[in-house]
Amino acid sequence: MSGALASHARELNEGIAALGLVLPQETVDRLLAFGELLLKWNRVYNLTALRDPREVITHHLLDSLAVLPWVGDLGKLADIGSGGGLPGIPLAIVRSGLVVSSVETVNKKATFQQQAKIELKLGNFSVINARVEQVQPDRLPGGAADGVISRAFSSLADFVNLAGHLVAEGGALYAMKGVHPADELAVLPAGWALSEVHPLTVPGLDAERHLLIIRRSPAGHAA
Ligand SMILES: C[S@@+](CC[C@H](N)C(=O)[O-])C[C@H]1O[C@@H](n2cnc3c(N)ncnc32)[C@H](O)[C@@H]1O
Repeated sequence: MSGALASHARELNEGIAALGLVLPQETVDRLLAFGELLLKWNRVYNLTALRDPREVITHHLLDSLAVLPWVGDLGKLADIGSGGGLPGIPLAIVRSGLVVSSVETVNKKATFQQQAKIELKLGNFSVINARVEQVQPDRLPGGAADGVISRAFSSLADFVNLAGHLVAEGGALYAMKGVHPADELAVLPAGWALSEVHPLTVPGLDAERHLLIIRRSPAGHAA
């Protein structure tokens, strides 16, 4: 490949290995191609604050892939407030069996994601250009999602209140956070409870990362 990310391909390969993933070269190339699209469209559409190609590898691609052990085999995953398609598009690229739907309210960002879907031939990825609170489960492919994920979207309480209705029975919300958000956990809406917390190590990224898994509490089922 010849774009801005070409000189960082090795860093992506090393990061993928550090995450314990083994991916075909074709899949790695598609991740790089997505990174190139982000950088290219960012000049016009302001999709992400990151401009440095190396940071696209670490903060976007590898950070998205770090949650794979918990969401990679879920079946149906909805990515809320996905911006430039993160983490949804990298996850859809590396797990063709995962049905990923992305919900993004800003038209130009949703348009970018649709363009990326076409250029990368992502048959397991779809975009809904809407506010998540106005999206009913039947708009997602196959209905309510097994996992509803977000990164840098909102507080945990808002995530539950705005997107909790999209979680299938037995499913969960997956919140990608920086430092452990104890203050946000203290005000989780009734009917939902923290199920798991996983500290994440993202290769090349020197910052705290956590994945929080939130499920309906027994009281939530009774309500
Ligand atoms: C800070 S960005 C994060 C983008 C991406 N998840 C990432 O990590 O790079 C938050 C995104 O949420 C979108 N957003 C905010 N409120 C929303 C809502 N109610 N429904 C859908 N998308 C929303 C914004 O347009 C924005 O693209």
